[in-house]
Amino acid sequence: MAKVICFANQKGGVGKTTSTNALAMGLKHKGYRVLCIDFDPQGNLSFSMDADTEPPTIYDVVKRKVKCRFAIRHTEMIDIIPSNLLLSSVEVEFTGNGREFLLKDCIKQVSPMYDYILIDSPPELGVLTVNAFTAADVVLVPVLTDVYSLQGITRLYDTLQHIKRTLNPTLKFGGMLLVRYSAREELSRTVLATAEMVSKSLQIPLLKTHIRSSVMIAKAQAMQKDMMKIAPQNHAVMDYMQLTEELLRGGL
Ligand SMILES: Nc1ncnc2c1ncn2[C@@H]1O[C@H](COP(=O)(O)OP(=O)(O)OP(=O)(O)O)[C@@H](O)[C@H]1O
Repeated sequence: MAKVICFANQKGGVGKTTSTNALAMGLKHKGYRVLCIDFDPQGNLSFSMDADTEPPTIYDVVKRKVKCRFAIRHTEMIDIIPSNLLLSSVEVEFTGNGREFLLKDCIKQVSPMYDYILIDSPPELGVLTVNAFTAADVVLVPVLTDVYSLQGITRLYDTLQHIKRTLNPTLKFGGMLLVRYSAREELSRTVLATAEMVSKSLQIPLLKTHIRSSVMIAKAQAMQKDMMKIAPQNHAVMDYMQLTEELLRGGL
């Protein structure tokens, strides 16, 4: 069965999509069978991996209009189930008991076909993110090295603890990942020091690898290309390769 990894943070623009994309490519280059699930109605992961967002998408899968495997796109980069804006209506369309298990139930069907399933989640702690937490084995939390980055981490932690108690007892907080880190910038160093304190007090890991900033990251996404293929020597891309190795060494 595949290990399910979810990137989450209720803050927007912190690197969830980018990190999902990069770790997926890192794992693929290591020879693993990887499926990405775009569970963010913005559909940015689908775009960056060159998947069309016409139906069937993950929305049709959770609505049980189509079986999970028939929504998989086999792009040049990866296997991915795309999403589009319709996914946001899940919040109002599903109100009954068991709505937290929609994604987990879908994933079960394709889990034996992959080693890893990576989920990109939206910037909120609503029903979509709760579904992602319920389906996941591990949650990774990208944290942007800016002044507001660690605000809300306690709330995210509390939500994860709640999901662990009620819906998914084996869920693991895999760690916080500093994104757009620059050792030369004082703000980055301050955020790192705060993240270390948060990590100690909440007993959640802070990943050793920090991802530096590079325009190549956005460029590869805009070009819908595998950053590890088009710019393997780029410093931020190398950081993501190192992250892949750190996570694998840690038993991912
Ligand atoms: N290491 C990096 N260096 C430079 N730009 C980056 C880096 N990581 C992410 N970005 C850029 O920052 C922006 C936000 O990143 P991303 O879309 O991954 O965040 P997100 O958390 O998924 O956003 P949302 O909450 O809207 O889903 C994107 O334009 C992306 O290309």
